[in-house]
Amino acid sequence: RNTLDVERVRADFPILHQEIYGKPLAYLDNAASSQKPRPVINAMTEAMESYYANVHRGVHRLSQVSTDHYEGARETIARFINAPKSDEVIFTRGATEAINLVASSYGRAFLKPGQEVLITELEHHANIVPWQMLRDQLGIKLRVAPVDDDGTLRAEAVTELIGENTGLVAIAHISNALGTIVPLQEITAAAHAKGVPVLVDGCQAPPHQKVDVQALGVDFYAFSGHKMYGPTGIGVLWGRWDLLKKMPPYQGGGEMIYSVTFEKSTFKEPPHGFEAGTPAIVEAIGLGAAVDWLSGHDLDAVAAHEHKLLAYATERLSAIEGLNIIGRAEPKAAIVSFTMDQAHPHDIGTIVDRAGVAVRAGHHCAQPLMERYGLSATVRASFGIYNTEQEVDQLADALQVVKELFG
Ligand SMILES: Cc1ncc(COP(=O)(O)O)c(CNc2co[nH]c2=O)c1O
Repeated sequence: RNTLDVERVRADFPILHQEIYGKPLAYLDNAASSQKPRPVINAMTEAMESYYANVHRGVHRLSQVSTDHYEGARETIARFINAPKSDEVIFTRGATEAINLVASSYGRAFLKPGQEVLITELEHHANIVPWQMLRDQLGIKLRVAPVDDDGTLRAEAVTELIGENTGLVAIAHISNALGTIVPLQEITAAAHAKGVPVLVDGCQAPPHQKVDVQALGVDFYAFSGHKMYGPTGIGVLWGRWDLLKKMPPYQGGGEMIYSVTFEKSTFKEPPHGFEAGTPAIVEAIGLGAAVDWLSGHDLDAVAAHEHKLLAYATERLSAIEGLNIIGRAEPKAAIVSFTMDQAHPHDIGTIVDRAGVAVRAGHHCAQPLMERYGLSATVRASFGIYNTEQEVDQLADALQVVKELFG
């Protein structure tokens, strides 16, 4: 297996080579958002400097070139997730909008009052609130599958709740708060055996491991560009063609129509039928460049590198008396959530920041999950392709200072 040349990777990220309060930046907040490599920055700058124009209907050269790059990004992303066709890749603002699109379009058209949407305790608010809104508008019900004390989500904890009343399973691929990797194939097979479609909140997966929507067998897969070394303002909903084809539009406006009269309008097929208004052209091109950049690395080597960092961080943090790691599921993505007996997460985050270390302190938009563990917040260190063991040491040493200050 190839090993990752982390120093060569880091050379692609201008932002990493700076000091924070006189200390080298250790950016360990990748589950919130990742940094951007030079090829992504260059691709977006080049678009704005040399060929930018609005897409699709322009007859002039710049519009045609811009359209080619925009639709080319869609094809690049389709290949990256092994989608059967690029028309199944819908650009959204991010995972949150992608999930809202399914709730609003598929949910309102195909879920019936009294039917259940099955989610889990691991979910991010983006995969809870849209279903609560649909419940309040449509009268569907929400069911929640439990996680274990160690953050494991057992497939049977989900599959045993799939019944004749289940209209949709909506589930995270990886928990952003605990790092738990969900056994999607097993859950999806059980859901499909009962004719129930599966939406995956895949936000935390594409930067860390190969995502193959056909191998997973799922029906919808949502993710955000900014988590996977791409820009904000762009994300993807991938859906199976036979489902997208029958779903009503999500938003109305230009681009998504064939014709409009005051009496009625005719709508385009997916993906454009779900992309009302001028799209995030430069951002989509940036996401395509991020996928090209990521695809230039051996994703297995990336996963192995991040797993090594996870193991080292777990070892170093477990050695700190009074530090409690929350979530020890196996397998787990490179995310370490923890509390310390004597210090509040926000104090911990503030102190380690003074040591140049960027972590997240809070509920991570997973308040129900925090509540399930009797917590209001944790500190979360989350690793990416460019992080190093030296940065783990920088975090651990700063936490030792917290221990001495508050211990
Ligand atoms: C699992 C998961 N789902 C959905 C979202 C929403 O993505 P967005 O639409 O791009 O915002 C996030 C973002 N998670 C985080 C954002 O900030 N800290 C986080 O952990 C996430 O981690």
